Order: sequence, then structure tokens, then C-alpha cells
Amino acid sequence: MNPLLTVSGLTVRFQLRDAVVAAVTGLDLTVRPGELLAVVGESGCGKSVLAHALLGLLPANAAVSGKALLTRAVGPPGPVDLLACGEKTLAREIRGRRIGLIPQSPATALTVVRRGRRLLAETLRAHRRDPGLADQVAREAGLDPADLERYPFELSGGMAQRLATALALAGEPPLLIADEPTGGLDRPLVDHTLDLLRRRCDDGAAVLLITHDLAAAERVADTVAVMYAGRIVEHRPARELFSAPAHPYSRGLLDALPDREFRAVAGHPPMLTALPRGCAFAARCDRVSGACAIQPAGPVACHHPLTTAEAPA
Ligand SMILES: Nc1ncnc2c1ncn2[C@@H]1O[C@H](COP(=O)(O)OP(=O)(O)OP(=O)(O)O)[C@@H](O)[C@H]1O
Ligand code: NI
Repeated sequence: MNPLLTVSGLTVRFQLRDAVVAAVTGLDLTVRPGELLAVVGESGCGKSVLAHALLGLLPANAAVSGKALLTRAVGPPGPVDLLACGEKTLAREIRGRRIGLIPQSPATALTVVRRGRRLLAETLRAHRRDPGLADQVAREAGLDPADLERYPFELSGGMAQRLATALALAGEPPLLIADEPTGGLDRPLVDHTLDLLRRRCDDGAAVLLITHDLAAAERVADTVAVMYAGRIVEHRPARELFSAPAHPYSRGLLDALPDREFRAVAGHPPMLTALPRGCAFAARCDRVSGACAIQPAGPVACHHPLTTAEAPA
């Protein structure tokens, strides 16, 4: 099936007073209808910046380049470039309609002083759906409809998370971007949320799941993109990545899982204001060589990828 979203060469720089933050660099990805793509990586690697760039939600000090082509439902033929179409198109056509966002910090996103029920009913109405569906959509998101009678500031972090999920589902967007949608949830609700995203895919939607929880990705993802220091370092079908990671960083992330070696990747990611010229992972990598002074390219961005024979047992 043709991709719904094709991102190529996405680069985001934040201008600070005396430095430039290289938050995302040369990022390529595609998401097809029915596909759940998980974007994983440590804190600060650029996952949320990727989501915000696609939705035109970056602050004024951001410079964005590249292309992000999204198939249109109606209107002029050909895809729309999310990075070039402008605020009016994003607000009218894209946000909530073509792309639903479950934000990473719903408690800060939900600043309005309206009860959940009114928020959800208004959102349903805005998408020409029956506002009477509020209870059903809340339940789908794992939220007790009784909690719709509360104001956002009366909600716990986990409840706000589920209300934000319900609001994102309300427009039935063909692409859902879920940025750490399981934050603040306990295990059964984590699984509920993941399974709900999976179901959306099985019904034909595309989902971009941003998470640092590898176990979550393993549970539901079709494909996984591993991000490190603003770049995708490995992008593979989930089954392959989890059985035989090729990038040493992917291997390190998998080793950190509780049911594997439970050993975190040693060291820290580099400063995004002072990235090395070559491989950004080299300083933490036990396979490093002189070749790593040159930026590696390809679907596995590594000069010394692991072979399947080196896969964890
Ligand atoms: N407005 C901004 N100005 C300068 N730097 C920024 C800005 N927004 C984000 N950054 C930087 O960009 C980098 C990527 O941030 P991002 O929020 O995408 O990380 P993340 O992968 O989502 O991490 P987390 O898992 O903690 O949510 C970080 O180093 C962050 O400090
Ligand atoms: Ni984030």
C-alpha cells in the first residue's frame, strides 16, 4: 500500500543565543495505512520535536527543512507538504482531522476551563460526529465516562492522558501520532492504550507511536525506527529488530529490557549543540573504529553492524 506519510530529510535546528541545537537531522520515514510505526530512543533524542514539526507546533526559534508529504482526503490532487503548507491549512485541514495528536504532557495541553464532557462533545461536533458518542469514545480511551464530569485540573495525570487520547480519537484521523501515550498509566491501562492503538491500525489508520518503552513497541509495532541524537539509526520491521538488532545502540536498548540483561546503555548521549562530525554513538560504542569518524548512512547507520549470528539468544 502507498504510504500515507512520507518524511524525507527532516531537519530541525533551534537557535539559542550562543548555540544551535541539532534536534533532528536528515530524518526519513514512511507510514502506511494499517501500519504502527514505533519511534524509540532515549530522552532528548528528538522524538517529540519530530511530532511537533509534522504538526507545525514548533516554537519560533526553530528552523525546519525537508519534506513531509501527507496524502489528502479531499481538495487539490497530490499530497500536502506539512512543512510548507502554512498555519491556515494545518489548522483547518490537518490537526485533529488528518492527524490526531496525543500530546506527551496532556496536563499542560489541557489548560481550558471546560469539563471533559463539553470538550469531547465540542470536538466530536467539530468533526461532524454525534456529540452523544462522548461516553463511547471515553470508554474506548480507557476513561470512565463519569470522569468526563470533571474539569481538566481535577484530573490525575493518568486521567488527563486518557482524556487527551479520547480527544485525539474523536476526529477518527487516518494518522494518529501518540507521543508517550502511556505516561502516568499503570500496567493494565498501558496495555489498554497500546491495544487501542493497535486496533486503530487494524481498522486502517496509521499510527506513529513515540515511546521510550521498548516493551510497548514490541507489543504492538509493525515497524520500529530507533532514534539517536536526532537521527534514525535503524529502521526495520519490529520482528527483525527485536530478534536481531543490527545497530549497537539498538542492541544496547534491548539489553536494557527487564526480561533481557536489564543493563542500561553505559554513558550519555552527546550534547546536541556540539555533535561530533562522525557517528554520534561512537563515544559509547564498544565496536568503534577509525571508520566511525565518518557519518554512517543507510537503513542501519553503522560502520560495524551486528550480524544475525551476534543476535541475543
Ligand atoms: N524550543 C527549544 N529550544 C531549544 N531546544 C529545544 C527546544 N525544544 C526541544 N529542544 C531540544 O531538542 C532535543 C530533543 O527534544 P525532544 O523533546 O524531541 O526529546 P524527546 O526524544 O521527545 O525526549 P523525551 O523522551 O524526554 O520526551 C532536546 O535536547 C531538547 O532540549
Ligand atoms: Ni518527548
